[in-house]
Order: sequence, then C-alpha cells, then structure tokens
Amino acid sequence: MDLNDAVLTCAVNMQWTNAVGITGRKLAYKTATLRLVRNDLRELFVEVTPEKLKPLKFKLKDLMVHKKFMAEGKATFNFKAENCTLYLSNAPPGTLMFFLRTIYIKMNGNEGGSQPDDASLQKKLREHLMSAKPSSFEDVSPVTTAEMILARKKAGLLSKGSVTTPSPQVAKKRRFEELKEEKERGTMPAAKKLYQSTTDESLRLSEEQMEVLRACTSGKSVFFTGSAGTGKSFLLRRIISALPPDGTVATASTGVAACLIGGTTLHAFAGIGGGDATMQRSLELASRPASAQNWRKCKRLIIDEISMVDGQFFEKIEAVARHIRRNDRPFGGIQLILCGDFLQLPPVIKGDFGGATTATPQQRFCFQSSAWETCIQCVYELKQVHRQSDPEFVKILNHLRIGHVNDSITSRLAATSKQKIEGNGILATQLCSHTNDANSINESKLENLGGDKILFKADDSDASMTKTLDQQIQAPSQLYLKVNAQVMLLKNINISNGLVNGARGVVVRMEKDLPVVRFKNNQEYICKHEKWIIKTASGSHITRRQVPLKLAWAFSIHKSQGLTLDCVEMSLSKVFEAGQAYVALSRAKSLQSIRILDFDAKQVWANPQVLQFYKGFRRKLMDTTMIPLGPKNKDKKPGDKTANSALAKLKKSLINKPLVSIS
Ligand SMILES: Nc1ncnc2c1ncn2[C@@H]1O[C@H](COP(=O)(O)OP(=O)(O)OP(=O)(O)O)[C@@H](O)[C@H]1O
Ligand SMILES: [Mg+2]
Repeated sequence: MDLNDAVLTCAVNMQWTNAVGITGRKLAYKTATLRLVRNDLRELFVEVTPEKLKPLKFKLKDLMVHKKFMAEGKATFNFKAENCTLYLSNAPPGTLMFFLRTIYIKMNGNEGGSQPDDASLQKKLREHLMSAKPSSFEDVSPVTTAEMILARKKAGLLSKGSVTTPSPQVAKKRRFEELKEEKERGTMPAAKKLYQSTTDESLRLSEEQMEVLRACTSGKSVFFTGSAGTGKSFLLRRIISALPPDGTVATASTGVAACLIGGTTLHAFAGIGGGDATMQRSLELASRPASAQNWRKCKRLIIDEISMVDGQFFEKIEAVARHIRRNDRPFGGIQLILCGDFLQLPPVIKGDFGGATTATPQQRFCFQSSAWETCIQCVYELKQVHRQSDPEFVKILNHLRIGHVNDSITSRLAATSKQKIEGNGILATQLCSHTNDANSINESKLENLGGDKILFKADDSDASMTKTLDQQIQAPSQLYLKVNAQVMLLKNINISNGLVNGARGVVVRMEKDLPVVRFKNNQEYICKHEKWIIKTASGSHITRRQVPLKLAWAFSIHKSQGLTLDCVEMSLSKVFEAGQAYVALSRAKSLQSIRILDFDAKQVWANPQVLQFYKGFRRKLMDTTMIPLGPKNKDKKPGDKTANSALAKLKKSLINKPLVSIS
C-alpha cells in the first residue's frame, strides 16, 4: 500500500554532539522522508532524505526513542553511537505510530534479535569486503505476522505459546527485566505501549475505506457518505491521523460529533458567529486577527456530520476563505474533507433542538450551495455497514433511510414493542425527539433513586473554557451520580471487553470515591478519570478530566447522531424531521437491542431533495436510466399521489442499485 508503515514524511531537525556532549552541527528540514532500510548485511538503518537533497543514514543500534508527544506528531530519535539526535515534528500521528511500531517489530521480530547470527554475519561481511560492488540498501519488507507475534512476546504481551495475559506480578517482573535490558541495549523504552491498542486503532480499514484514505492523503478535496454505521467517523479519525498536524483542522457541525473525532465545531473555527450575519459582516468578523490567522494557517479542513451544516453558512465560509487567504481558488485553496449522510438529520437553523420545528421552509443543504460543486473533486460512498451485523436489520435500515416502509418492515419493527431488552439491571435508554424531554427524564429518575447524590466535578485545564468544553465534550462539568444510576460509557476503554463508547451500564457501588459500573455484558469496571482533549479554533489544546460517564435514562435523537448505543427504547410519535426516525433506529447494533413503542410508517420519511441529490451520484458514474422528479413534484408534500409515485420509483432505484464511488 502507498501508506507504507516503513516510510514517514515530516519536519526533521538534526543535532550532533561531540564526545563530551557539546552541541556541534545542526540541520533543519521542513520536509524530509524517513525510510526504514537494510543494507546487504541485513543491518537496519533509518534513511533520512530531505527534500531535493541526498539521503543520510543512521544505523538502528543504541537507539533511544522518546514518543511522549506522538499524538501531536512529534518524536525524538537519539542515535547514541553516532552522537546524533533527530527531532521529528509535524508527522501524521498515525503514520508516526506505525513507523515506530515497524522499527520496534523489525528490531525485535527476528529470532535471535534484529541482527543476523555471528557466523552468517561473518560470511556476509567477507563476501561484502571481497566484492567490488558498492554497498546497497533496500526497503525493509512489510511486517510479517511471525515478526509481530515475536515482538509482542518480547514486549511481554504474549506469554510463551499462549495469548493469555501474564499475572500482574509476572508482568511486573518481566517488565523490570526488560527495562533493564532495554537500558543496557539502549533500545526503545515503553515500546510495549505501541501494542496496547485497546481502542479502535487495532481495527483494520476495509478496502473501500482505504480508497477514501488514499484520496485524502493525496491532497484531493473529498466528500464521502454512506449510511449510518458505515464507519465514516471511524475513517475520519484515521484520515486525521494520516495527515500532518500543521494546517489540519478537524471540525464537525455539532459538539458531540466534533468530540468523536477530537476536533472543534465548525462554527467555532469559522469565526463568523452563528452565520446569520450578512456576507459583508461575516467577512469583517472573520478578518479579526485570531479568526484570520486560523483561516490563513488552515491547509486541510475536515467536517464531519456535514448534513447538519447549513448551505448558506457553507457558502459564506467558502467566500470568507477566499477573501482572507487572498486566493481565488475554491475555498481559498484549502483541501476539503467532508463526510456525513444527508439522509440523517438536516441543518438546524435556530433553537436548541428542542422546538417543534427548527428547520425553516427555505432550509438549504450544503450540496445545494453554489460552492459545493466547485469545491469537491471526489465523491465516495461507503457501503459496508460495521455497526450492525444482522443482514435483516441492515436491510430494514436501508429502507428506512430513504423513507421506504412496507408492511413487513412495519410488522417487524412493531413487534419490537414487546421485547425485553433489559438485562443485569440495565434499563433501556429512551431516545426522545425533544431535548427538554430527555433532560427532565434524567433529572427526575436520579431524584427518585434512594441514597446520596455524589458530585463528580470535571477538572478543566482552562477554567474559562468550561462552556466550550461543555458544548463539545459529552462528559459533563458536573456529574451527579447515585448507586443504581443508569449510565453510559463515554470512552473506548477496552474494545475486546466491550467497554466501548456508548456501552450501557448501572452504577453498582462506589469504590475509593470512584463509581463502579456493571455493564450489559456483566463486566464491572471502576471508572477512573479520563482525559478529553479538544483543539480550540486557534489550534491550542484544552483538556477535561472527568469520570467517563453520563446519565443514560434518556437522550435526544439529535444528540445521539453519530453514536453507537446499547439497548434503546423509543417513541417516535413526536418526530418532526426527515431522517429523525432513521437516526434513532440506526444507533442500535441489533434488532434485539431495540424497542419501538408505537411504530407507524408515517414517522419515517426522507427529504425528496436529498433523494434527488443522491440520485445524481449515480448519474455521474453509471449510465443508468433515471426517473426524473419533475420540478412541479419538488415542492409536493408526502401524501401527494403524483409526487409519491415518482418518489417511490426513485427510492426503488436507490435501494436496488447502491451508489458507488465517483472520482
Ligand atoms: N473497518 C472497520 N472495522 C471494524 N469496525 C469498524 C470499521 N469501521 C467502522 N467500524 C465500527 O463501526 C461502528 C460505526 O462506525 P462510525 O460511528 O464511524 O460510523 P458512521 O458512518 O460515522 O455512523 P453515523 O452515520 O451514525 O455517524 C463503530 O463502532 C466503529 O468502530
Ligand atoms: Mg459518524
């Protein structure tokens, strides 16, 4: 693959010291490519090739790596034997992690260590010296499973011949010995951490996800879509970690979605307020020094949940980008990476998601803005659903997504009203169409529980940013809990144990001032404080430490967009938006973990303009006969017969021939 784990491009500063530690030669390169290579004696080297210059090679011996700031794209390589230190920065964090991991595996993944045994080394050395050929280097081969297993064993994560975790005492002793050995050898300390990917780093991208990743890393402006659960946000996190941090701005239309990708809200970044101001005023607002600097520094703008970005707002920020950056290219030359599903919730024009109808009649989607066509170079649709594995449920959801409900779907969903989805004392989360309903359910249920209320206060790195953190991070600044409170986990703690973001549980006791939660799969977990980091619009980091829980008797459907939820109950009688019922249902992982109290086909509809937009996808790629939705049909409400028959045909065409990527 072109996203090679043995190649890394980043900024490199090199510094040599003499034998007594006095700094000598220094070199600095804004862009250099690091490559892991072997010579004909099979010794490993890091080859550093600064742009347009000759490569330098450093032998992988007596290497110390500092990777504390790996997540920010920084690491330090100290080649002791050569008295040289390489300071790497602006590296794509994910690529850096894989690069370090490859070094570690290649150094430890051979029986007998990274170096060939003495006899073969001597033989090769002799051949090498006798030969007239110059020394040659080749790229290291891709990491093999055998190398990985061996390196994992050496890191103490696999005990001999088994995959069980060693007891804490054994692990501690082994680690102590390893550290001693590492110290003596000068190899990478804490390399073990590179294997402890309990979060979704360990999951592999599918081929269709890889294709999008490749388009994004090649600098194209991309929009990718796909139904709920196709891994759009998951992929976005990988894309972000494969891009250089400088100039990469990760945003989303809502705070919850922004938090899922470790970014900020699009509104906070754009610096034009709520978007209601005139174009002239918006340009003035964005010209203020802090906002203008954000726009000038931005090279790649990422937006998740694009369906909820208002079209007029999108048009304004496109003009702002051109104006501030003094660049007439679309979006002022910024690479756009947009993702979302327009068949989920549409833009909220005003209000707090709580009103009866928040969308104005002239509501516009991003794809309707004139900026859209000019800014997007490639469009992809992800088709493989990862959130749900049951084909029956996936099929039902695909129908609901385009507003299509038949009798068999109605009866299957209505049948869920009686199913018992609770277990282990964990009640189902009620998904509400209105935010206020969800808040009052949580408050009153907590009040009604017996026992003392315990306050968990968040520790914010910047007290003046508490409001911003509240908007973007699901973990509240003040969390009141009681024993028996219904809660949801807000972090991926351990994927293989089911302790994932969205897992539902109940507080069973307090231990050392921390809540112990029993989850649906019977796992108990002491919820220690976790850290959330968000990037402010200006690029600085602010953090919140809090126990990773929130009350989960109820949520609003709007707040649930983007989440995967265990065990949900819903009444859809008050839904007020196209796509709202689909968003609610598609949060669940299976038909067995959902209860719909009053399912009615009328609660499910898709926006005809969105259906039309998706139809255009295929028109671009496939030469199929399309069923035109005449202009007079556009404004007709659901229920109109002519419009309905055209819509029905359109839906059918969308179901039978899934959209494919267009580039
Ligand atoms: N390649 C993959 N392998 C395994 N699991 C995956 C993969 N891609 C995504 N997932 C998992 O699928 C689930 C849904 O992913 P994600 O939330 O990114 O979907 P989405 O398309 O953003 O959905 P939504 O439209 O609801 O926001 C997550 O639990 C994620 O970890
Ligand atoms: Mg998502």
